[in-house]
Amino acid sequence: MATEALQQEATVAERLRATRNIQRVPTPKLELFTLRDFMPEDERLRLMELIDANRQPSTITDSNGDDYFRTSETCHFDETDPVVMKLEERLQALSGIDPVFGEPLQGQRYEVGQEFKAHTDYFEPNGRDYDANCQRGGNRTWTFMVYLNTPDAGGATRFKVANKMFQPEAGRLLCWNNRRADGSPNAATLHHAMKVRKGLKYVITKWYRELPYRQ
Ligand SMILES: O=C(O)CCC(=O)C(=O)O
Ligand SMILES: [Fe+2]
Repeated sequence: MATEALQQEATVAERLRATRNIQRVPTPKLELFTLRDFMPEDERLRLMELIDANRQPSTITDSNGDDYFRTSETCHFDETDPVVMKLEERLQALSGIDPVFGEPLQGQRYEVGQEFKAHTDYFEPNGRDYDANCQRGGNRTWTFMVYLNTPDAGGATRFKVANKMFQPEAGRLLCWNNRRADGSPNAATLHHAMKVRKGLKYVITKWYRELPYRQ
């Protein structure tokens, strides 16, 4: 495992711990942080417009045969859009992670009844697509996500192992380290984007890799 990547992670957690108003979820099982008011309303509204205009059914790696495992829609943002570039800058200022490690920013949209069942963001070492996925920059390291709106009901993000549930709240960021201190995948990052019950739910997701990401 790349030493570079482990250093990257140690620095990220240190930097997050030193961030004003950030909260770390008090569990020894994983590094999970939350920060309110990460993005202003005008930027969130613009991103939701972009998602509405350019979305397609979400996909999953290593399909388990359950066609209802992830029922949301995904938007692959245009990286040259000013609001997307602004968000990338905000994320870099927070995490300190060099953007070369980042996958392109995505938006996710959930209608009533849509969800992403319990999963981990890292690629399963025994998974069928593991080699192909890792060829693009190794496994995933950190996840950053932001709720762009507050759905009328439902849509919580539930970390079952850590026994922590987040109700979506416009502008709130969640971020976590997908790996343990030794660099191995941390199964305690298991999380479930629960069904929206009323209204719509919009989030952005940003994943980082061990090595520079190649499209
Ligand atoms: O929408 C959420 O609450 C979580 C999304 C998620 O876990 C993902 O896209 O990997
Ligand atoms: Fe996820």
